Amino acid sequence: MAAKARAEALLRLRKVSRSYGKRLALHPLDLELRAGRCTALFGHNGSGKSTLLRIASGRDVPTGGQALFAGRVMSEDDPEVRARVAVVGDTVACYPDLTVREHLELVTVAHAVDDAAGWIDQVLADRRLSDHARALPGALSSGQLQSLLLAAALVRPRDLMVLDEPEQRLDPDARVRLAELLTAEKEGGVAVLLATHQAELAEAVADHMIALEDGRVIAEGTPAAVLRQLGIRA
Ligand SMILES: Nc1ncnc2c1ncn2[C@@H]1O[C@H](COP(=O)(O)OP(=O)(O)OP(=O)(O)O)[C@@H](O)[C@H]1O
Repeated sequence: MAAKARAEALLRLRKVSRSYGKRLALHPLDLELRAGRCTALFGHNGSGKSTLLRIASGRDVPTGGQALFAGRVMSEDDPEVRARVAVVGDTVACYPDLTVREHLELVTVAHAVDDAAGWIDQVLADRRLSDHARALPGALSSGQLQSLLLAAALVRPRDLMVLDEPEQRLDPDARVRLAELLTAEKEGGVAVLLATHQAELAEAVADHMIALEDGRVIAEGTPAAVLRQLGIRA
């Protein structure tokens, strides 16, 4: 990747805010995210993490400020946004009559991935899903479903990965592999934005951390500095 492309912010949120009716769920906030960098959002339930992630992935429009992706106003209607932004949501949405492998095939067809079969095999193996490739979603554990969500983001092209509490439902071993995966994504030049409740995950992968409370930024900086400020680390 050209040095210039790395230097420019892929995602730029300028004074972005979100109200629901009269209630301001997200106060004006600035955020820039570059290729190969990770920002982690941290905060209690209802602090505004998912609201911010929806805006940062183009799935919602801010009621104030502007969200730009590659210099353009972000919208999920923009084919470039859909082609370059992979989202791992916090709810599991599956087709009950498609197998694990068929879900991944569907994603690769939608994103016109060439020679997808080998790549799907690799992602299934990495996410410990090979033995469940022919299983229907109803036969998977909650952790395996979460792994399928991750796998669906990994079989498609992406420059920005947005993840909402991806550690949910994963066992400790899978959480370690999640941290390794996100580190590898960064090394591959992907910009990563994640909401997490797990301080260890943020420490392992994030370059920058934003702590939210009631929709406001209460701390921002390196994970070490933010976690110290929050009293979570000495
Ligand atoms: N569609 C909506 N309509 C009204 N209020 C909403 C809506 N979506 C979110 N909110 C409110 O916005 C605030 C922030 O919610 P958000 O889902 O962003 O929190 P969160 O930090 O992701 O929480 P969690 O850790 O529980 O996922 C909450 O008070 C929530 O009730």
